[in-house]
Amino acid sequence: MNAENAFSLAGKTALITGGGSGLGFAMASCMVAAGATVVIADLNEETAKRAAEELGAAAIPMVYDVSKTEMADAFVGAVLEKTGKVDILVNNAGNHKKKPIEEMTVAEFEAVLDVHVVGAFALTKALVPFMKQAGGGSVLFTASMASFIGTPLVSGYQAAKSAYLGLIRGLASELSPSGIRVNGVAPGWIDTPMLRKAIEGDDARKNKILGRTPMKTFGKPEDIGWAACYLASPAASFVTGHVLVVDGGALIGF
Ligand SMILES: NC(=O)c1ccc[n+]([C@@H]2O[C@H](COP(=O)([O-])OP(=O)(O)OC[C@H]3O[C@@H](n4cnc5c(N)ncnc54)[C@H](O)[C@@H]3O)[C@@H](O)[C@H]2O)c1
Ligand SMILES: O=C(O)[C@H](O)[C@@H](O)[C@H](O)[C@H](O)CO
Repeated sequence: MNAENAFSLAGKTALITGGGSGLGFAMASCMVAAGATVVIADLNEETAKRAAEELGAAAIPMVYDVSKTEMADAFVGAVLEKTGKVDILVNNAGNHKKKPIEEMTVAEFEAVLDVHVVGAFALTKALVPFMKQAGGGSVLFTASMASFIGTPLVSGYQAAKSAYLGLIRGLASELSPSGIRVNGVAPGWIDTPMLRKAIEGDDARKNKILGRTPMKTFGKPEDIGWAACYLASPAASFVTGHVLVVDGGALIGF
């Protein structure tokens, strides 16, 4: 196999939740560049449509709220009706609530887990029988620095992103015999609307983040897009249960 084929996603179909913005859009854009057809699933119809228009004929916009777990089977059915198959699922959709624990309500905590963990579980569960039938597939999760280190004021987010580590390892172990690989990308601090909103007006936090990132800059969404492409590609065919950290050195640096 030559290098081009090893990293190619030609003929593959990817389903990316939260694909309309930030990291999801970058993953969609990189996967289209690698030859894939991409379903951009997003909560927001306008966001999904605009993103798909930008990527051209290889991108299909669809509206889906991952927290509506009762809709997962019907949504997978609607996707398969359009594409015939899904080779790559990216559980990327995410929300964020930044508050001290005294102010964070149980409902707010649950709402974060409902999107990241319960929603991702439900969609993966709905798709796995079809991946098994097809002889395999690749499932990715967008993890985080919060999967590994403690960050303040985001207790729901911390719990959700840490839960991904267990889910990735457990599902990788369970689904390997069916040819389904399960991996994660753990971004450091990447310049997206979510990060901008989270640090808006908080220069102390911004400087603290950049201070602990040896490369002294926020990452670009494409840095995560290409990492996801690698994990989904034939080049990573023996990689499963792994979380690829893409963080400008933030985890290992000071
Ligand atoms: N930006 C970072 O620094 C960073 C770092 C680590 C992890 N992440 C993770 O990356 C993922 C994407 O974040 P981003 O920074 O690109 O944020 P973003 O806000 O730019 O994009 C998130 C997208 O997800 C969609 N979305 C939100 N809730 C949804 C739901 N219930 N169903 C379907 N779609 C939904 C939004 O409409 C939006 O288009 C999230 O899981 C986030 O936790 C981001
Ligand atoms: O202060 C922080 O460290 C940030 O607010 C983080 O919690 C990010 O928002 C998160 O990585 C998703 O972008």
